[in-house]
Amino acid sequence: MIQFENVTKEYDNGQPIISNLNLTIQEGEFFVLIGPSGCGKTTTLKMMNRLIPHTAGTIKIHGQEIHTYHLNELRWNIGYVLQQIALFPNMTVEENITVVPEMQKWSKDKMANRVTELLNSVGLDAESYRHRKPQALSGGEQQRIGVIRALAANPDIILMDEPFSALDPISRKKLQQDVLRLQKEVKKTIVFVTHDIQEALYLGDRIAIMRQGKIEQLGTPKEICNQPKNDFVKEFLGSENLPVTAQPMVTLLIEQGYFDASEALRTAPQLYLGDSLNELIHLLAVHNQVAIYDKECYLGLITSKHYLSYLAKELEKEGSAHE
Ligand SMILES: Nc1ncnc2c1ncn2[C@@H]1O[C@H](COP(=O)(O)OP(=O)(O)OP(=O)(O)O)[C@@H](O)[C@H]1O
Repeated sequence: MIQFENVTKEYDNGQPIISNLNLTIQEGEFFVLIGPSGCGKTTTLKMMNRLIPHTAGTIKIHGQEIHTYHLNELRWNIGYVLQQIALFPNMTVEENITVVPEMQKWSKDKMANRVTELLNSVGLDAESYRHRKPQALSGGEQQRIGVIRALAANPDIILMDEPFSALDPISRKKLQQDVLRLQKEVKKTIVFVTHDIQEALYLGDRIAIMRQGKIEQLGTPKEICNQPKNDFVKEFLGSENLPVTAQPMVTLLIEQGYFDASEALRTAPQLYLGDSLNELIHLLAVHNQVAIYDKECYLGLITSKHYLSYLAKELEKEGSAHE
């Protein structure tokens, strides 16, 4: 658990960058910090591992004030993934991943096994990747290594500062899925900074929307979308030109029985509730069925027949309403 109690951060000019921040992040939670540029997201993140010292208030991790931890102990227990791919260029993938285990004096065998396990967990073949240098990897692969490097020494908490913002949309989606799956498997607390509201809604168990060093709204994706607390939050959601997600339509289809909870065909494309409605329609135009997921949890399948039957019923209802 990470707790901020009345935390303030000021630089030399005395202007508070973060003012009286109160926040509790639960163990195992995927917590997203989002807000406009300069609102204090990175500052909030870096105060957790003491990369930036706070000016007033208390920050506790597992109930213990962060200043009472030995700095190495604190940092080793908190993985950190940055936007800029910060792999050491002269080191191999294996050496990059084992920087912290090396400092903790793990045995060679234990480190080698860990590297194999981690590379496999993000779909990279361990034997063909472990000896490569970072320049022999694509941007998406480098960022994957950045993520598993943060997991290497098995920290409880991972901080991620816009880790996927430099990636193309396909690599980004794939990495988002990997991170969600990894988090579920290894039950880490993840604090994730992003500018992208779609990414926040897709990944976050809870989202804090920040403005000028304060939290404007804190809630689940559903709470934030359904009950934006003020005009700023509404504008923030709206300003990103949010495409309509598939979730409301999928909910309707499930409620009205146009849905099948049995296993989808292995060839069926996957659709997540946070994906756009457009994507669902496009997939159904090409495939007979689509496998529906809520995050990484499989819900069931929707067929093109389900969707067309639903539309036919709606048109019928509309027709009779006009008679
Ligand atoms: N060393 C510093 N001295 C003075 N002000 C600083 C310093 N570092 C950051 N700031 C200011 O603190 C504010 C918050 O910065 P921070 O990097 O936390 O914002 P952010 O929300 O992460 O922004 P972005 O999304 O653009 O990365 C900004 O106005 C920034 O100019």
